[in-house]
Amino acid sequence: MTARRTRLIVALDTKDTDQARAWRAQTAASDVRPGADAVKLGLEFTYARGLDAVRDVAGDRPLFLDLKLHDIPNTVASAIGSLAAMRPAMLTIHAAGGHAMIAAARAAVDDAFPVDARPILLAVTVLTSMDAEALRETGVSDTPRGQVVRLGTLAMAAGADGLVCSSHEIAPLRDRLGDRPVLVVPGIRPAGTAAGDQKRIMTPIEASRAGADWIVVGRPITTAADPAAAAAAIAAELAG
Ligand SMILES: O=c1ccn([C@@H]2O[C@H](COP(=O)(O)O)[C@@H](O)[C@H]2O)c(=O)[nH]1
Repeated sequence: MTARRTRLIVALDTKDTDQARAWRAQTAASDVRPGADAVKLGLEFTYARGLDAVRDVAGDRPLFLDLKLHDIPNTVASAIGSLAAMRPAMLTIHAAGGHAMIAAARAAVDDAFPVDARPILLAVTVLTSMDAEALRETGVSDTPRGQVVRLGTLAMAAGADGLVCSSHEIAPLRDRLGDRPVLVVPGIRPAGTAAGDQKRIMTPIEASRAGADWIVVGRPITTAADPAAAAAAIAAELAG
């Protein structure tokens, strides 16, 4: 496997702008300690505070805009056009939207963003909160791993730049698709932290060793007694 540096995205999951700003500042790298490489803002903050606040909170940090678009191709393409002013570094759609939706998203990214400011278009495969039983409830009898590889292959063929998956699917995705997909991996739990609603989890170092390009960490940092120290510990672990 190609050696890669795994980078840290901190998920600023809150409705409160001041709280999001505080976490952003606390988790940034400084002269004295390492920190997060990017910030995630998603559905919770965006619905509560709007896109202007997202842009404001992200500031000069690379923005993982995790809105998980999933609609008919025309609507997804138009929505992506509306996001151009956000200057995201990464943007998410759901792979389950199918080939036509993903291809429309690809075309919209290429149309709406200048070449040197195009976000990485990521397709969410199977949410890390789902296990085999949850997948069965949706009518999918395959394992999460089988379904992730199926949707990941579809998404990359339709024009996605990368995939959101759990650490457990990194190896089979690399076997099938090689180094090309950017793999962004939530469901990260440092030893001793609560899984909560996440089902397919690994520690930061395990995810890094498995080949994640980025890991996404929310509550293990934001609910820690000292979020700055929690982010720094993960970043230091990733740096080896
Ligand atoms: O499959 C997915 C896709 C996205 N997420 C997002 O990642 C973070 C994880 O937060 P934790 O608090 O560390 O569980 C969160 O913002 C999710 O929306 C995901 O968990 N799984």
